Amino acid sequence: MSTQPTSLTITRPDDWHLHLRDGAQLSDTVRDASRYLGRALVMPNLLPPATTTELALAYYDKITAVRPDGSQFEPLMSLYLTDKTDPQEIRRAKACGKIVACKLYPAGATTNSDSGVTDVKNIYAVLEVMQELGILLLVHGEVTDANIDIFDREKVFLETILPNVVRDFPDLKIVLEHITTEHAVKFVEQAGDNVAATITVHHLLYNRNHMLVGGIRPHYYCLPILKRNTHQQALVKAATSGSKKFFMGTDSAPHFKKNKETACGCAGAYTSHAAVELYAEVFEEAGALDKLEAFTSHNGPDFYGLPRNADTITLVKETWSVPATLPLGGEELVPIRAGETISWMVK
Ligand SMILES: NC(=O)N[C@@H](CC(=O)O)C(=O)O
Ligand SMILES: [Zn+2]
Ligand SMILES: [Zn+2]
Repeated sequence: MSTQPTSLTITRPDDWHLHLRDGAQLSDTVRDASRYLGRALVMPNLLPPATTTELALAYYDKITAVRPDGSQFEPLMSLYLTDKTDPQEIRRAKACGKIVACKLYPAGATTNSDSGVTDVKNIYAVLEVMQELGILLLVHGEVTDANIDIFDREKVFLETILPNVVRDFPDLKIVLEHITTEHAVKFVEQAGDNVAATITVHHLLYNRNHMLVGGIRPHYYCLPILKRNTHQQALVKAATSGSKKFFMGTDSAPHFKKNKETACGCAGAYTSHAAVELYAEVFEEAGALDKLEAFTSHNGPDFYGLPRNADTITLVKETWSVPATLPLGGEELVPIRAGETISWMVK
């Protein structure tokens, strides 16, 4: 058994799927994100959503305004696609230089997605311009039909919706976000080089048993929902495989404690307080710490056609305790591993 390192210096990582929220929550989420990330792809599902270049740029300014002093953290912005998105908006987005992607939320699929897209055909003219200009399409890959079991919504999306988009836009770069199933791993592996995926750390650490056995744990509830252990194992295999198609996207999605610990709780798990530290646990457990840097720091910028960060961070094998709650806009949030420990620390 090869001894695993107790210290690891890697290229500074980026988070390619991050919810920073807005208003009073922003300073708390940006503080966590700025700890060591070079960049983050900031999700646009605000209320109201960032559907235009103007709104996305205003959001960029609000994020950078609360960045800790001296922080180099760089938000990369995205537009929230709707049935009415104007294809010309994509040209404005490209021209502004801060917007690198558009997010497809199937209407009703997840948090703040009600104004999302009801039929992908409605955005085909937009996808044409995105393909022409090299703006990426980021996809929440779930169907929303009420009669489809929540555990099957990703699989059905991959059988019925995504194949048509991949077929009709062969040069559009597509990121299947927060994949949760072996079906998604296979889909991405078998698709062309223009298709990649982000994998969250909570979908690598946990499966639905952790959420449901012995009592229901609302802080593990997110969308797409945690699946059975065989899917979790397929995700770990993909993330640690060295494939360039898979990279870090935490989908860290803060919700107030009071909106999680309730009869009908919100979907979202918060990991931005310890993202790379938790990924290091997963990769160490898989005996694949040598594959961590590509996943957290190379594959994402390479796929986006952006430079890798020029500097490094160092992780050390030291255990630390996670607080029971973290501040969120004057209220409380319960992070993943709240009240427990994490065995890696960023120096
Ligand atoms: N993942 C989640 O469970 N929730 C995200 C939205 C999303 O990424 O689907 C959120 O913004 O709360
Ligand atoms: Zn999503
Ligand atoms: Zn998300």
